[in-house]
Amino acid sequence: MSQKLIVSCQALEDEPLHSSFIMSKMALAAYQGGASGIRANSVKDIQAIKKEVNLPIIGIIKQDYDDSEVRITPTIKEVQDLYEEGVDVIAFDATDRERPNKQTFESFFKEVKNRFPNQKFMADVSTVEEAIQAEKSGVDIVATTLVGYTPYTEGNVPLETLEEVLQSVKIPVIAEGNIDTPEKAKRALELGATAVVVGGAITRPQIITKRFSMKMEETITKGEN
Ligand SMILES: CC(=O)N[C@H](C=O)[C@@H](O)[C@H](O)[C@H](O)COP(=O)(O)O
Repeated sequence: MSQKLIVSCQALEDEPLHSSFIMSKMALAAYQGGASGIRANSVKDIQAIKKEVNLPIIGIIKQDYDDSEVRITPTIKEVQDLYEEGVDVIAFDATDRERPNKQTFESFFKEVKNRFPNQKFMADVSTVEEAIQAEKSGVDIVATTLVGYTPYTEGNVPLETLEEVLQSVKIPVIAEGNIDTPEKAKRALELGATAVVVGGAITRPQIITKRFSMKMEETITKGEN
């Protein structure tokens, strides 16, 4: 079993596997394959997963607000819901973007830390600067989850940002986001990541299927079939 592999079991409403039951079975499959932690979205999914496996959980709540692009645990309300459910780590977007109600990350996290002083928190960032800011604010873990997902990091390579983050902060760093092969996961550990979160490459069959079909399409269009 890998002490360092965390599997993200998530399927949003518009995805074929959207179901807390299916996510709980994904978590069981991840456990059987050697995962040592689960990342999950929503209280319902977390409750179902807890019934199926006894692994540490990183919890998030994805919630859309009209006035912000931030959607991973954007406000204190989602933090409160996760806290009441009980998870080992609560993760949230810690990018430099404005949160709902025009809140900055700094003021959000100050409020969160005051309200839940004993909870562990993980900051999902997209740049080195955001990682440094998150560490200064007092988060416990930083993760490269949002590299490439903010307008100012489009096209950036997650493992490159990971390397820079590792050189810039002292708190544990988790590699997350587009780690889609075992080789990349291994590389992240070699660079010094504390753990690796893998999502789509394990738990989103529509993405796995697409990778096969696109690769095969290359041959077909070249007329090599
Ligand atoms: C950007 C965003 O919303 N990321 C989400 C964060 O929880 C999930 O949809 C990802 O699946 C997760 O981060 C793991 O990444 P990947 O699926 O690439 O291995």
